[in-house]
Amino acid sequence: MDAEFSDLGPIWLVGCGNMAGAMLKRWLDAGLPPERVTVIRPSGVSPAKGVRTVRQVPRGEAPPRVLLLGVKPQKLGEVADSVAAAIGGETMLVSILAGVELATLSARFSKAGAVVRAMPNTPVALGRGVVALYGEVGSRKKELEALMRPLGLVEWAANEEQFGQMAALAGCGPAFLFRFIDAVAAAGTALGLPADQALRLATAMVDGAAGLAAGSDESPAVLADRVASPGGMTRKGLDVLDDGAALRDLLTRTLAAADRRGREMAAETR
Ligand SMILES: NC(=O)C1=CN([C@@H]2O[C@H](COP(=O)(O)OP(=O)(O)OC[C@H]3O[C@@H](n4cnc5c(N)ncnc54)[C@H](OP(=O)(O)O)[C@@H]3O)[C@@H](O)[C@H]2O)C=CC1
Ligand SMILES: O=C(O)[C@@H]1CCC=N1
Repeated sequence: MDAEFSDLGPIWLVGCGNMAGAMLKRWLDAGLPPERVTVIRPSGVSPAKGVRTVRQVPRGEAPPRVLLLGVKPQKLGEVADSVAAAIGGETMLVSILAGVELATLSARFSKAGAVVRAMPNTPVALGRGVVALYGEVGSRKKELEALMRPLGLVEWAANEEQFGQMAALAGCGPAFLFRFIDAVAAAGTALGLPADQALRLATAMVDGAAGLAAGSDESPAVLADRVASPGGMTRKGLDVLDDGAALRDLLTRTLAAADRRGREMAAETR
């Protein structure tokens, strides 16, 4: 078992869909013993061998050490009472619900020893995701960080407003990048490439370029200049993206729209 998990007691996942399922996959791949995990989901479908899977929050059991709330924000009301009844002072409640504020969670789960918001993204399944954190976890900080570290880059938000901004960038971000890959592939197809080949090239190109940027001390701007030979092909393409800061403007509006929706959701669940 990896050191990260050696001190970790029972962990319950309430909801185990796209996002909590991706986190669980990585935790298991990284050495979390499946018998420590209980998954609660209405379908009762087991996400992995050895993981206890039940349809409802267990009653009359010792409270878990960590409870990950992974349902849709709209389902909070449906699960809140049974979760509140099952947790105790030893429970750290980790919510990945977008747009549900810490104060709302703390009020609903007042028995929990610690309440924290986490905003992961789906690449955590590969251990190459991002997890933003916000909350007051006191002496449980190291334990929480050890749990999140195998998922990828872990960053604390200075305040809840910033947490929402991090959610817009990194939580939603994979979807925006998938659109970008699609758009590059479609553009390649428009040039004349076969569609399947254009998608393969676009995906591999984004993967490689992201890896280069992640492993480099240079800024993305410098890396772009290294691709663009003076008087060459790339500069003509960059001129289109840079004209009127077209790409930057598009993404500024994209992230602002996502961030705005997060604040609306917070108001709706307050
Ligand atoms: N998708 C993403 O990229 C990200 C999502 N999030 C947050 O993660 C949360 C989940 O999103 P996502 O995984 O995409 O959604 P999914 O629809 O994929 O998963 C929802 C899960 O909730 C379960 N569920 C529904 N009702 C109940 C219930 N009454 N009791 C227990 N479990 C229940 C479902 O069970 P079953 O499987 O049996 O149907 C399912 O496992 C959201 O709050 C979202 O804001 C945060 C960051 C990124
Ligand atoms: O779309 C959503 O609301 C969630 C939050 C971040 C990614 N998915």
